[in-house]
Amino acid sequence: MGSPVHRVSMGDPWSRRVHPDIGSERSTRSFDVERLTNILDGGAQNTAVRRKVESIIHSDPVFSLKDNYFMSQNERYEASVQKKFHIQMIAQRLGWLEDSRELYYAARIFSGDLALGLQHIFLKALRSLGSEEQIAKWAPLCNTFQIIATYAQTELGHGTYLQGLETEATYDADTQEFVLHSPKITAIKWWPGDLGRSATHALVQAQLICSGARRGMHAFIVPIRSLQDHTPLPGITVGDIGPKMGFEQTDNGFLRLDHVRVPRENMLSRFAQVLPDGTYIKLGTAQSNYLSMVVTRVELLLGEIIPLLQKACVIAIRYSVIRRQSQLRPGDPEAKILDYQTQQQKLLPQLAMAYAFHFLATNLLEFFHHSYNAILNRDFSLLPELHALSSGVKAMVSDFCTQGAELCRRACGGHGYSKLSGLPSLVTRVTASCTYEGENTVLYLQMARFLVKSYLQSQASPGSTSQRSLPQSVAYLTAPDLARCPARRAADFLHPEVYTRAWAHVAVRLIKDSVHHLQTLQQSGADQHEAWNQTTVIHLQAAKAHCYYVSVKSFTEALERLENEPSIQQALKRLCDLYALHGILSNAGDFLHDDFLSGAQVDVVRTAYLDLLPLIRSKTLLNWGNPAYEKYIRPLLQSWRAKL
Ligand SMILES: CCCCCCC/C=C/C(=O)SCCNC(=O)CCNC(=O)[C@H](O)C(C)(C)COP(=O)(O)OP(=O)(O)OC[C@H]1O[C@@H](n2cnc3c(N)ncnc32)[C@H](O)[C@@H]1OP(=O)(O)O
Ligand SMILES: Cc1cc2nc3c(=O)[nH]c(=O)nc-3n(C[C@H](O)[C@H](O)[C@H](O)COP(=O)(O)OP(=O)(O)OC[C@H]3O[C@@H](n4cnc5c(N)ncnc54)[C@H](O)[C@@H]3O)c2cc1C
Repeated sequence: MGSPVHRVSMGDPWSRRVHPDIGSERSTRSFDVERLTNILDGGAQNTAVRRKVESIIHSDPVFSLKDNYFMSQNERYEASVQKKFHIQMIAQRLGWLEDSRELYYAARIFSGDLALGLQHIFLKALRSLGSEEQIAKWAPLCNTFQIIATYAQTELGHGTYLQGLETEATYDADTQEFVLHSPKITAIKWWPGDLGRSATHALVQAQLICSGARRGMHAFIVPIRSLQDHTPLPGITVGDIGPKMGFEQTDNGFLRLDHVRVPRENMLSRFAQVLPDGTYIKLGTAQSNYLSMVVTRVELLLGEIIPLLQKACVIAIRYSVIRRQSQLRPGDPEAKILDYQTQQQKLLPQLAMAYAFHFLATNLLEFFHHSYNAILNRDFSLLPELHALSSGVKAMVSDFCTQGAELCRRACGGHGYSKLSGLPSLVTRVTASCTYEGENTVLYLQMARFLVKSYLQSQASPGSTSQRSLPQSVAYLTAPDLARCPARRAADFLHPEVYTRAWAHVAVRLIKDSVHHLQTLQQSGADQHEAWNQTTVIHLQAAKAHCYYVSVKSFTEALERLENEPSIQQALKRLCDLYALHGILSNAGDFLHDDFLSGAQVDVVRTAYLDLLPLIRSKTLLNWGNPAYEKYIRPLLQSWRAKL
C-alpha cells in the first residue's frame, strides 16, 4: 500500500508540536474550557470516559487512519471491518456493553470508519418493534456478533413512500411460515448498509398479507447468508450496489427475495401479531411499525450528523488562525485569515449552529426518552408530536450541517479541497444525512402536516379543552403576539426574548398563511390532496421557520440553565445571539413582510450581528474536544512548510 510520495503522517516529528498561533489564541480565553467541555459532554464523568476512549483509540496502531485516503474502496471496507472487530475485542475485554457510552464515543470518534453501523440500527428497530421474547432471542446474537444484521426497508422503486413498498410477506397457515418475496425488480431491497458483503440477517420491512388481506408494512427477520460459509441462502440474491458519493467503507447492498420462508415467530410483534391460524391481531396504529425510523432520526443527530459539523468547524477555525494570507494594511505582516470579517462571517455562524444543534438535539433526546416508554407500552398520545419534531429537526439539522460543512471546506481554500484536510469526506458523509432516514423535504412536510393540525386546534374556542391540550412545542401558537418588534438599538436585539419572540412571530404568521392558502384552495373546489400539493412550498417555508424557532428557543433555555456559570454563559450567549440574528438576516424578507421589522431595524440587526463577530473571534471556542485538527489539517499544513 506504499506510495512513492512523502506522505503526510503523524510520524513526522514536526507534526506533534502545537503551532505558536494556536498557542497564542488559546491563551486569550475568558472562560473555563474544561467546565464547558464537561457541560457539552453531559458531565465531568462523561468527559473522562470520552477521553479514555479517545486515548485508547489514538494510541492503537490498528486504528490509524493515516492511509485512509490512499486506499481503494475494497481496502477501506476491509480496514473498517478490521477496526470494528478490534474495537469489539477491546469492548469485550473492558466490559463495554452495546449501549455503553464508551462504544457511543468510539463510533463518534471514528465517524464512519467503523463497519457494521447498521447492527446498531437493527438493534434499535428490534427493541422498538419486537416483543420481549424476540428481543431476548435476537439481541444477544447481535451483540456477540453471532449474526450481523442490517435494516432493509428501501427498495429500488420506493424509499419515501412506504405504502408503496412491494416486498411481500405472505402468511402460510399450513406451515406457520411467512413467504418473503420480491415480486418485481422494483421490489429489490436497495441501499441497506452492510448488506452488500457483511450481513447474515436482515430486518426486512414488507407488506404483510394474511387472512386474504394486505395489512401494511411489517418487520421480519430474514436470514440471508449462511453462518457456516457466508454464502447466500436459497432464494437469496444479494450484492453491493457499487460506488457512491461517500460512505466508501460501507457496503450498501441489494437483496432480492425469491419465496424465502421464515417462521411465524420472525415477524416482529410488539404492535401486531399473526396467530397460528393466520388471524391478524392489531396492537398499535397503522404507523406503529414506522417507530424504528423515529428512533433512528433522533439517535443519528448527536451520534452522527452534528459531530460532522463540529469537526468541520474545528478544522476550519483552527486552520484560519494559522493560515496567513495578504495584509490587513500595507506594510503589516500577513494577517491570519480569521481576522478578515468575511472569514468570520463564514465560519462563526457555523460554530454557533453547532452549539445550537447540540442543545436542540439534547432537548429532543430528552423528549424522546420521556415519550418512548409510553409508546412501547402502546400509549401513542405523544407519538404525533415526537414524529413531527424528529422529522423536522432531522431535516433542518442535516440540511444546515451539510451547508455548514461545505462552507467550512470552502473557507480553507485549496487545502480544503485536499482529502488530507479531512473536510471533503466530512462533506460527502454529512450530505447523505439529507437523504437517508427520510428525505428532508418529505420530513419537513410531515412537520408541516402537524403544524396545520395544531394551528386548527389552536383556533378552537379560547380556553376549550382542545385548545388547552396543544402539544408543548406548538403552545406558542396561542401566546400573545407582537405586531411590531419593539427593539430599536443594536443592544436591544441581543436580548434572547426579543429574537425568540421575533422568530415566534414569523413562524406563526407563516403557519397561519399556509393554512389560509390550503383552505382557500379547498373552498374554491380543489380536493384536499390537490390543495395540499399546490401549497406544499408554503408549508415547507412554515415548517422551516417553526424548526428555527424551536432551535432558538432551546438554545436560550440552555443559557438559562447556565446562570451559575457566568463566563461560560456569556460566551455561549454570544453564539446564541449570533445564531438567532444570522437566521433573521438570512430570512429578512419573512421579518419585513408584515412590517414586523422595518428596513431600518434589519440594518440594526446587521450591526448587532457584525459587532458580535470580533467579540466571538477573540474568544473563539477552539475547544470542541475533537482531535480532528490534529489528525488532518496540522500534518498537512506543516508538510508543505517542510517542503518550502
Ligand atoms: C453510522 C451510520 C450512519 C448512517 C446510517 C444510515 C441508515 C439509514 C437507514 C434508512 O434510510 S432506513 C429507511 C428510511 N426511510 C424513511 O425514512 C422513509 C420515509 N417515509 C415515511 O416515513 C413515510 O412514507 C411517510 C413519508 C411518513 C408517509 O407515510 P404514510 O404514507 O404511511 O403516512 P401519511 O399519510 O403521510 O401519514 C399518515 C399518518 O401517519 C403519521 N406518521 C407518519 N409517519 C409516522 C411515524 N414515523 N411515526 C408516527 N406517525 C407517523 C402521520 O403523521 C399521519 O398522521 P395524521 O396526520 O394522519 O394524524
Ligand atoms: C448513504 C445512504 C444510506 C442508506 N441506508 C439505508 C439503509 O440502511 N436501509 C434502508 O432501508 N435505506 C437506506 N437508504 C435509503 C434511504 O432511506 C432513501 O434513499 C430515502 O428514504 C429517500 O428515498 P428515495 O431514495 O426513494 O428518494 P425519493 O423519495 O424518490 O426522493 C426523490 C425526490 O422526490 C421527492 N419526493 C418524494 N416523495 C415526495 C412527496 N410525497 N412529496 C414531495 N416530494 C417528494 C423528494 O423530496 C426528493 O426530492 C440509504 C440511503 C443513503 C443515501
